[in-house]
Amino acid sequence: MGHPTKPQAAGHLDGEVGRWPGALAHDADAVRAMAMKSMFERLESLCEGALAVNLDAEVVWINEKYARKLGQPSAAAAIGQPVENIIPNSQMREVARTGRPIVLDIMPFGDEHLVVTRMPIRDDAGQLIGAVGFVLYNHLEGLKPVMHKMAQLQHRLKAAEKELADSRRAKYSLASFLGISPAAVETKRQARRAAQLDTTVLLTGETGTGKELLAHAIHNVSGRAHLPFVSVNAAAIPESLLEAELFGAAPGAYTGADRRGRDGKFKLADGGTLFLDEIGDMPPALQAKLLRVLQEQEIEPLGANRLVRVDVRVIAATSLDLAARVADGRFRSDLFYRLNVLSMSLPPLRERLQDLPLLVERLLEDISLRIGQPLEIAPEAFAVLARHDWPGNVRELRNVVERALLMHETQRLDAAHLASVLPSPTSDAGAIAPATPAPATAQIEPLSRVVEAAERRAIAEALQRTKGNKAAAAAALGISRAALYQKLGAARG
Ligand SMILES: Nc1ncnc2c1ncn2[C@@H]1O[C@H](COP(=O)(O)OP(=O)(O)OP(=O)(O)O)[C@@H](O)[C@H]1O
Repeated sequence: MGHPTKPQAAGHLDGEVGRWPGALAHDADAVRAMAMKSMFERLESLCEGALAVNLDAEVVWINEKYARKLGQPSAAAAIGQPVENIIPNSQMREVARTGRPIVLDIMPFGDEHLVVTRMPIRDDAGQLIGAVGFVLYNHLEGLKPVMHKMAQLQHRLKAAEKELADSRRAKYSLASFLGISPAAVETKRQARRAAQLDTTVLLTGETGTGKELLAHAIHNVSGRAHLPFVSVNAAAIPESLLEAELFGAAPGAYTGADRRGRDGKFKLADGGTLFLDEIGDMPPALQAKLLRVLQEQEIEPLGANRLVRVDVRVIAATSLDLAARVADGRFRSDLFYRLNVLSMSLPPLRERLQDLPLLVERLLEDISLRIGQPLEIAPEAFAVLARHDWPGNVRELRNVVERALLMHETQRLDAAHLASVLPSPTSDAGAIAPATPAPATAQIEPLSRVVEAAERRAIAEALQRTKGNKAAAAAALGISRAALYQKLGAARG
């Protein structure tokens, strides 16, 4: 009898039974306490850092190594501070509050990622009294591949987030709206005023007059400039999808791919500006919903049965005659008046021919940067440009300049180059300009280029005949509105 009883578990683990003090071997709690102590000491010396906090998440203990890594002059200096003062994104408060451990976690710290373990601390009576955390970074060779993968994923996530944020930022400032003519100067003055007022704005004007550009610019000089700028084109989205696109959808509102639900453009623009392009094409059922949102600043996501508050400034645009649409019952008068609080009508290019040189010079600069070659225009060429009616406005001007450069493979545009890509002034205003036969010495164009040019001509012609009504132009061309927008978008460059 006089021999100490073999401690069951520890005994056959290390066979060092004889070393256990007699009293201890009987006492499982004491064994545990001792194991804890040595484990703690071992962990503390092995790991990059360790600290403990009380229930108020104040640091009660920290090792020197960790204090210095965290930028503290010494461990003593950290004692008594709220843990977030020294580790801004610490989860220790949470562990001390809930008593739930976080066994292996990855904590961002500056450029590094630390592997951390956080455990609650309980007193003898089992009462929660705080939490202890260990930083296991560096000593876990096995985690290296995981850490590497995680760093890669983080990098990709950051890049995607940046891309998304950039796409939601307005592209143009007021300086991008070029023009020195009285009409252009007046437009910019009104835009500056509209930016300050934070009310709904309605931009009207023919296709290609710069409505979208101006919407970006107004946002950029408004108090919402640092918040998102989100665009929706009511004519380019099928009616059945437009409601969810605008207001979002609750999970399960759809079957199939989009079951998870999603935020609509109003939500994405929260705090910022929503640009509603081609508002004249908004289907009647949605016109009523839009009116309510503008009045209440509340949206109801599809299938959600609840209202969500949003703070969005709406800038709407149309190339249609909205008042005429109201008169023939295709546009709600109440929505028209709600949108028309502050309206601006953008001048067509033919009414500001004075701006042609500035616009062409800037276009040439852009293209020249893109292709890496200097480009210029002969002064007498402007007379040819000034004779054209410009139904497609600045967008058409860009197309004409690009087409002339491509067709003649020149670095200096002259009057003849431009005349060859513009409809002849004597032809009937509605007729499609015949493709000018190329001089015998000119190179034969690749078919894709010829087809592309013919397509552009046909679209410009259709828009001219329908006075910029894209729905009618698309119908006449036998393509969907979405396809027309895609082609116009491609032409925007
Ligand atoms: N005043 C301007 N200064 C510089 N570029 C302009 C100006 N107006 C229009 N543009 C350019 O012309 C193209 C068409 O402009 P934008 O898309 O803003 O026109 P829009 O009126 O919204 O056309 P749509 O009604 O067809 O949507 C863009 O490339 C834009 O940058």
